Amino acid sequence: MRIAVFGLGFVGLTTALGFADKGYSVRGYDINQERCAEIAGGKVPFFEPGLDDALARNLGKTFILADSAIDAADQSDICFFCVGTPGLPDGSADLAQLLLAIDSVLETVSEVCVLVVKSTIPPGTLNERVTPYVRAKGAGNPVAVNPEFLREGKCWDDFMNPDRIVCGVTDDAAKNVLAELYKLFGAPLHYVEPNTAEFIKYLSNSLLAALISYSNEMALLADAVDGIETARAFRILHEDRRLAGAGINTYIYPGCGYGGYCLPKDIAALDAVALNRGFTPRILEGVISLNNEMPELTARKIARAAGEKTEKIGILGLSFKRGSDDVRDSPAAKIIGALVQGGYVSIYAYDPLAMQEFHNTYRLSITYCASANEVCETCGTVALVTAWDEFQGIDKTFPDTRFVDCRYFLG
Ligand SMILES: NC(=O)c1ccc[n+]([C@@H]2O[C@H](COP(=O)([O-])OP(=O)(O)OC[C@H]3O[C@@H](n4cnc5c(N)ncnc54)[C@H](O)[C@@H]3O)[C@@H](O)[C@H]2O)c1
Ligand SMILES: O=c1ccn([C@@H]2O[C@H](COP(=O)(O)OP(=O)(O)O[C@H]3O[C@H](CO)[C@@H](O)[C@H](O)[C@H]3O)[C@@H](O)[C@H]2O)c(=O)[nH]1
Repeated sequence: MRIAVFGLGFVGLTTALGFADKGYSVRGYDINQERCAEIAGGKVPFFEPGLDDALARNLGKTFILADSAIDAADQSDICFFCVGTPGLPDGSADLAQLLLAIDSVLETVSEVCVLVVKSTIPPGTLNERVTPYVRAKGAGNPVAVNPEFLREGKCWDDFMNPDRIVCGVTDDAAKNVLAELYKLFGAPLHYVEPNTAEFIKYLSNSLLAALISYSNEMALLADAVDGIETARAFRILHEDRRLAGAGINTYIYPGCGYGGYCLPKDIAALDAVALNRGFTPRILEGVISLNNEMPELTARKIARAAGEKTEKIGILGLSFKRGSDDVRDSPAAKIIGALVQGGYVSIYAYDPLAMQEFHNTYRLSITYCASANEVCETCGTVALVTAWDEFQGIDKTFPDTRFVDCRYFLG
């Protein structure tokens, strides 16, 4: 089976290398030439454990970097579209990259080649937007949706050992090709209607976001009452035998709001789907509005600890979560923005992986430090914004520093 993958970001590169590692012949293409050149040179363009080794094993063998979309699509049996689906100003998903990527292959692929959307698309999108688009171009190819559930920082492990594989299909042609492809993964394989497949993806991400916003609301409530040890209370909650040992527990824990490329835009897109169809989702809207407030509320907490506007404020952690160098929609950027807005201009920051990317993305006038220790030596008030393991115990090393533990992580 010959596979083409379009978009070689977190999802696409992982998908391409995952299938290549299973022995399939994969051709990958990304519109970003710089990204392609890096990958062709054997370098993974972002931090993702396991991908470097997979690239070294497969590059030039089962994984070939194509020169063009046409080159990738030529003679392929299945095309995976893993391009971005960012949010539009009204929250709905922007399908421009996806439709462009599909367009770039329609004249090349044979009519039996299965077109599979792996990008996250809201319920209704395949049936109402993608398939009609393909048909309007005169192509009769089978079209399917196969949402991806991997997490950044764990892309390789999550892709190679999935909990479940969900395929939204409307015909046997797509079903048979996907069955053949995924039989090597040993995970439950579900064939459902495309709308259901798309919905399952959003069920998952909106549950995670709801747990985080619920936890943040409870922590804010606890702050309003004297004497509650919030972190301890949550850890004791986790001892409930219905929760104990479940990986989900880390989401049932407060912090400074959810971020990253997926949760914020996906929850907004699901809300937009509901509103466009005349249904107002009360819980989802609460989840979003609390999350939108979290950076400002967190900045106020830091400002209360710092006091004078001349105080030097340290920020530990800039990526959206530990174990990742991704800074897209990172709470750190919004918190720093709110602090600067509030008149705090002496800000010193450190992150073990994400400083360069953070600087390139946000261009904030802050001072980057070489280590967490340097931040703590320089600043009277230090906010822990991303829970990197190496920050554990830093409050003990600097007992005279005022720490604001935005992730309830220290101690
Ligand atoms: N990042 C995650 O953890 C994750 C997990 C599951 C699902 N998703 C979803 O998967 C999709 C991709 O996410 P990502 O994080 O991999 O994005 P990304 O930004 O890392 O990668 C997307 C890539 O697509 C490329 N691209 C855009 N248009 C193209 C075209 N016409 N042809 C070829 N390449 C093109 C871009 O240059 C970019 O490299 C999104 O819909 C996202 O919601 C992401
Ligand atoms: O234990 C955790 C893990 C994450 N977070 C926060 O939750 C947000 C999202 O984190 P995470 O879920 O690990 O991020 P992603 O890598 O973006 O993965 C999410 O989004 C992907 C894209 O849709 C899905 O595929 C994944 O299943 C889903 O977990 C971040 O702000 C984290 O700080 C926590 O508070 N506690």
